[in-house]
Amino acid sequence: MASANGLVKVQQKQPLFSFGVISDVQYADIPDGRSFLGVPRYYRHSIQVLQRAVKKWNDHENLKFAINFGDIVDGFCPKPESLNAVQKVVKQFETSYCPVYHMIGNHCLYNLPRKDLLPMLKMPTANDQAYYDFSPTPDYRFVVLDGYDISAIGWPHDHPKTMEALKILQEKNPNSEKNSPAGMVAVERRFLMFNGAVGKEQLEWLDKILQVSTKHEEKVVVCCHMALDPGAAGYEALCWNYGEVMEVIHRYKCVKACIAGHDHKGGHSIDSHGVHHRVLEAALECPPGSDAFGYIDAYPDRLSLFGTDRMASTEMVFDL
Ligand SMILES: Nc1ccn([C@@H]2O[C@H](COP(=O)(O)O)[C@@H](O)[C@H]2O)c(=O)n1
Ligand SMILES: O=P(O)(O)OC[C@H](O)CO
Repeated sequence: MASANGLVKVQQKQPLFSFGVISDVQYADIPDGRSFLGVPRYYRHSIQVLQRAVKKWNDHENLKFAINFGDIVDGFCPKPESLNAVQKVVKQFETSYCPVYHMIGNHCLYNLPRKDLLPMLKMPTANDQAYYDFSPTPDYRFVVLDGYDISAIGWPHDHPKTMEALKILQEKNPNSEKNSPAGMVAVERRFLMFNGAVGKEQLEWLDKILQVSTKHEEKVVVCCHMALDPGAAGYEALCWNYGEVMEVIHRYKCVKACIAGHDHKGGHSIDSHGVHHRVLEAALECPPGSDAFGYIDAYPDRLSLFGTDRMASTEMVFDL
């Protein structure tokens, strides 16, 4: 590649590290079905997609870790089978040679309460929290957000966070069925029961992480089950307080990409501050024999996603 001064700029060929990605496996031992909007869902096949993902990651031989973007078991899984189903999917993830980092999705919480789910997902958290960060190399940091911190699902019914979430839904969603966005306009359509928000404490924690990352000149990738930019996903798949989260992120220049799941068709946008938003295509919606997973090569100036089949490949180049 030629540069303005006539010198040839050699693009770094070897990534700093690589990591696997998959989202919305939503496994259940039930017949194929459809989403509320009629999109086919292959509940039994999705664990085969995961199986092939792990094989591909293992064959790669050089992945430092993998990230699962949430929703490992579908809400239609019969409740007496939830524990077994979650264990079965976790066990499949555990066939990966590299460590796998998980995050919470709404479907995970339809199946198991947080107190049962978190230990099974072995999140590297100090307490009951489901948000954490890790740094695979001195150049990069990953922040995993808990978008269901304030949520009407997953907490005990009388928990203050359940109350706070129900209050938000009551104020923002006029429908008696709180999963319905009927009559709601544009980004207001995100105020649905299957979404949630990042709480105040978590926002303060995020701010501190980004402060330190800036000081250490780390590039940060933010991971969340729900999308954080309306350009990358349907309005219904946005985190309730995506604006507050992005306000914190935009205070700093270290966040280069936000990666999410939840909106099964996938998407990509670059926001007004140059942050990439990549929503990953769902494993659940792969017709038998097809796949949706990938791996990302991380470079000093870009993230290159290599998707398989229904997961699109994306080059995410950023300013330093
Ligand atoms: N009562 C409802 C429930 C859902 N929707 C819309 O369907 C989509 C999500 O449903 P899934 O089957 O994919 O979980 C989403 O677009 C909702 O807004 C609805 O309109 N009414
Ligand atoms: O995976 P679900 O069933 O929570 O669906 C999420 C919606 O598609 C978001 O718009």
